[in-house]
Amino acid sequence: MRLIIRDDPTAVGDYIANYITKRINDFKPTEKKPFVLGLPTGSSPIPTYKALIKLVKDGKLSFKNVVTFNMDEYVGLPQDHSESYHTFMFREFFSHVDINPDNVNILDGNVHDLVGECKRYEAKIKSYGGIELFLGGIGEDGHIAFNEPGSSLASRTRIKTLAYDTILANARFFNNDIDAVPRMALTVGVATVLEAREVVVVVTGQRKSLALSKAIEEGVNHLWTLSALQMHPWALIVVDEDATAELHVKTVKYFKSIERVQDEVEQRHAALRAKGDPEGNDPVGSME
Ligand SMILES: N[C@@H]1[C@@H](O)[C@H](O)[C@@H](COP(=O)(O)O)O[C@@H]1O
Repeated sequence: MRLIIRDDPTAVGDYIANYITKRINDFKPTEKKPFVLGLPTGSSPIPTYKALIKLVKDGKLSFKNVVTFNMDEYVGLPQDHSESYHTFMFREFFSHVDINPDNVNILDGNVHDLVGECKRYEAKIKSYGGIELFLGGIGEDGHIAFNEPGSSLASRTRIKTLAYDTILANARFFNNDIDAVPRMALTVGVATVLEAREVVVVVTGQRKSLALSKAIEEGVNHLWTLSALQMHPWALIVVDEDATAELHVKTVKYFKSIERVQDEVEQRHAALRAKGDPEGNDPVGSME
């Protein structure tokens, strides 16, 4: 696992947007072989979405051959409700980039057969050969997607009852009216996230710092579902300084030193590539 620390949420968003851009461009997606990207909602990924939109407007990135799968959606909230994740994704991101709306996949929390909807979603992810890169965010209780504390680490896409902490945290989007926050959601499972070939998680703000320390400094634990990332061979967490408040100084120093070495490895591979040496084609391969 790698942990990248940047000064503030804007710098975190820029880092992740550039990272995703490089991944998509290196992949050279086509209509037949699209890049499959998992996406989150929440306030934390907004700076990333803003930076990605700018990269598209500047002609450095295209979503033409990108297929997306969102992490989660509320159950029973009309799709056109201002706080549905459908509305959020089109308002904050999809409407501003060149993605084909047919390539956007978001769970439908308003169908009669919710279990069938979850199965259909998993099958559709598989039909594309799985997710290449899953971008995620976390809740204050360490949940990834809506995998609340106690979720099975082997869970797949399913219906989930929201924890009271999450309902309280999300009430800010519903005029602070706790009763207006949906009680249930559809969410990809922990195992669905872990199956992606690469996972990138954004964690910003002091209120996430306890969850971050539980997830990376303690063992794999279903009470802090982000900790399952420790089992993933290709995971990256990008955080701001505020989110490191609960980490040991030793942890922060360790990950900062890893980042420096990472830069050196990438430079060495770039030099090899410039010389036409095929060894240079896997710039981050030796870091996990
Ligand atoms: N289901 C979503 C999560 O996927 C998201 O990571 C979390 C964090 O939101 P924020 O970034 O606004 O703190 O909110 C919700 O609970």
